[in-house]
Amino acid sequence: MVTVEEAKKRITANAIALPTVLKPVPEALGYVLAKDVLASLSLPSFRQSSMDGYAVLHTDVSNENIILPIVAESKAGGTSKLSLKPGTAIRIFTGAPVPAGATAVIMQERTSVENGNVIIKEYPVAENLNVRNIGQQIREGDIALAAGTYLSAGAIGFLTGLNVQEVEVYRKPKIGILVTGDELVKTGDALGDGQVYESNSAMLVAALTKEGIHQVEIMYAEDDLASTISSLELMATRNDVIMATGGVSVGDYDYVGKALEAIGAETIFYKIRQKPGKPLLFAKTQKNHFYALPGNPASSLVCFYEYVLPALRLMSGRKDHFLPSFKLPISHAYSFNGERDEFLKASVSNAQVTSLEGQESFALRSFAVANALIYLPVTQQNVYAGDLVEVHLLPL
Ligand SMILES: Nc1nc2c(c(=O)[nH]1)N[C@H]1C(S)=C(S)[C@@H](COP(=O)(O)OP(=O)(O)OC[C@H]3O[C@@H](n4cnc5c(N)ncnc54)[C@H](O)[C@@H]3O)O[C@H]1N2
Ligand code: MOO
Repeated sequence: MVTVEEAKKRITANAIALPTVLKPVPEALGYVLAKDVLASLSLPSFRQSSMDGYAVLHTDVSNENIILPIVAESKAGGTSKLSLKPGTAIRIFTGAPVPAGATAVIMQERTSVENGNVIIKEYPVAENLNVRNIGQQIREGDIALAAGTYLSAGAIGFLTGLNVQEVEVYRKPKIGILVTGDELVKTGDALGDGQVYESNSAMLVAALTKEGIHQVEIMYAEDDLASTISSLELMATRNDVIMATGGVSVGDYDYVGKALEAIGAETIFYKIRQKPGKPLLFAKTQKNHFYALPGNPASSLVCFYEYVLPALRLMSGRKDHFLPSFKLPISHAYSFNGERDEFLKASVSNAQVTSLEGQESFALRSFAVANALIYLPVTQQNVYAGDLVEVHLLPL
């Protein structure tokens, strides 16, 4: 049995980034850059107006209510060849090229127009007012995004604006899910005596989908050693990571640990001093990582979020691999006994956190509406309303 801290250390030490692949930028959301991307152009690439208004020479506005004749127009997509003569104004729109010779744009609301002249109500006018300069955002040749950057929607937009069409990113892991448990029935089938609907695979696939991991294979093993071994072996040939659910405890029909031993996997840890999710087993061979998740659905999902997801993120090149964590005041008193740290399904709102009804490891009802986990180490077994507790935000 290891501590939560030790288990996390061993996860971090063992998960390394997978090889890289090339991805078209529109498909690269959620991937991590494996190489710096350099800007092949400056942004903006020409001087742009940031307002609808009038381009002027700022020194022409030497007083309140200066009047200038409007001599031309510059619109977005129009030519950048216009030039402004001192003592005149050019009508201009947001995103349009600022004519050569113009040093400021006066926003329309600070002007009025009479007989083809603009009356400027802004004074004084600073040089470059409402002008976006060439390279103000990024200059040609600079690093646009550094290796290690997680590609968010903002990053996809930024790269596309720089005409980057393909990026080198870390590949995401291929996952096999091995479902064990002879009591399990597929949804839609009738429930027999002592049977339950199999829900862990759907839950784990959903959590993987949320992470942008789509190469997932599901297999079902009977509760016997031979079937568990052959399923694990087969899945290991086609996947990077195998998650088993169920059969990891000490019961007579719990074969996952024995099967992993039989295929020669090295155990990195078995059992964590925590509730729920104590019997998590992490093992590896040269090619594969194996996570034997406890069958209890809430235990399985806590282990996924706290240990497996961070490992998958590290394999995908992410550095911010653990769930975002911060301290918040708890809205109520809570206490527990025993020697295991606790993870509580919880709800964060209005800058405080509340643990939800139904914390048992078989119960997903609380998880279904949780947006966070509270982590209470055994050193914090009695908390009172207002005490700060560690909160891990779930990816929703
Ligand atoms: N003598 C002991 N018994 C148990 C211990 C222990 O230390 N000593 N640990 C308990 C803890 S803690 C947990 S957690 C569970 C883990 O058990 P297993 O991983 O072997 O899981 P199963 O026994 O196969 O199943 C547990 C429970 O979850 C249901 N289940 C399993 N798979 C699914 C699925 N895919 N979809 C929905 N529900 C599933 C299963 O029917 C059981 O009710 O062991 C304790 N026992
Ligand atoms: O770890 Mo078990 O999940 O405590 O029920």
